Amino acid sequence: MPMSLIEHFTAAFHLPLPLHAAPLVQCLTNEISVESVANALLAINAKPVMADDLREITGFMAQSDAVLLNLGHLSADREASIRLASQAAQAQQRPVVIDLVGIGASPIRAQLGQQLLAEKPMVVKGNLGELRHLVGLPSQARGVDNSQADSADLALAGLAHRLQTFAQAYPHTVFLATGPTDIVATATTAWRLDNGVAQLDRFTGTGDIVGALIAALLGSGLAALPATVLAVSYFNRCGEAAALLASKAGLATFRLNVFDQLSQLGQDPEWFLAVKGENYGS
Ligand SMILES: Nc1ncnc2c1ncn2[C@@H]1O[C@H](COP(=O)(O)OP(=O)(O)OP(=O)(O)O)[C@@H](O)[C@H]1O
Ligand SMILES: Cc1ncsc1CCO
Ligand SMILES: [Mg+2]
Repeated sequence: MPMSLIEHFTAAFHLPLPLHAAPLVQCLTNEISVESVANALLAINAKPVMADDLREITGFMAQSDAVLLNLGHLSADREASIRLASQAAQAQQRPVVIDLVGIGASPIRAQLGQQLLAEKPMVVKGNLGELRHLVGLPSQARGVDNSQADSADLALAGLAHRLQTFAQAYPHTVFLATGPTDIVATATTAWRLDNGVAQLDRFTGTGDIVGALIAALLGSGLAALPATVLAVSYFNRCGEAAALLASKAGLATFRLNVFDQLSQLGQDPEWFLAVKGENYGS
């Protein structure tokens, strides 16, 4: 019998949440969800810094434990800041998460994403449509949101396989594609993660938050694969718990419950027993 997801990542699932030693996470992200991202980091006892002025990036980098580079609201200035941060992180050996928001919709983002990939980020993420675009698979996704067709089982297995092949050229990078089912892949393995609720696609920035949580866990010393699996599984379990608590409420209440759960769910030492997922094999 192959090892289950929980057995395989048991050390990561036992990491105390909220975190004990707060990692400083430098976020160059988008104006749409920046406040949510900062508060999600605080909820798990990480320390967000959202500085993206070119003049400050290197200085903040020296104090940071991890870096999030999110392409969600690009401008010429933001692109220059993101490039400098990627280079500074490489020079100062800080772990980097890249969130490829909107790369399927904008050639400028796609080109920047390719350039950042060459600088050996630890984790590259996006939603299913964005990651399908990265590896050259077709997608019906529009703008920054997912399409239903990309989450069919066959499409997921195809993406998992293609990501593993794509990752051969990036052996130090973990790839994460989010959606109703999430795919986590490296050059040698791929997992599907099956937690979460549909409401997580109904307020903005949930993917952005997942990127920030991964960065916080990298900044706490976890390796890229367990950090990615833990961040997605924890966030999605928070979504499930929030939906249970807000079963008759609207989306604004659900959103607040997700933030409550981010700060509280980990206090249950068995929170991860309901984590679901499977290995696709190599
Ligand atoms: N229909 C769904 N069912 C279960 N979980 C979901 C669903 N949609 C999204 N999620 C979860 O929500 C989180 C964000 O995923 P999503 O793919 O919506 O990100 P995104 O499109 O990048 O979001 P955003 O652009 O708003 O930041 C992931 O943890 C994912 O597993
Ligand atoms: C709606 C939106 N547009 C660009 S970024 C963003 C938030 C989700 O990433
Ligand atoms: Mg996104």
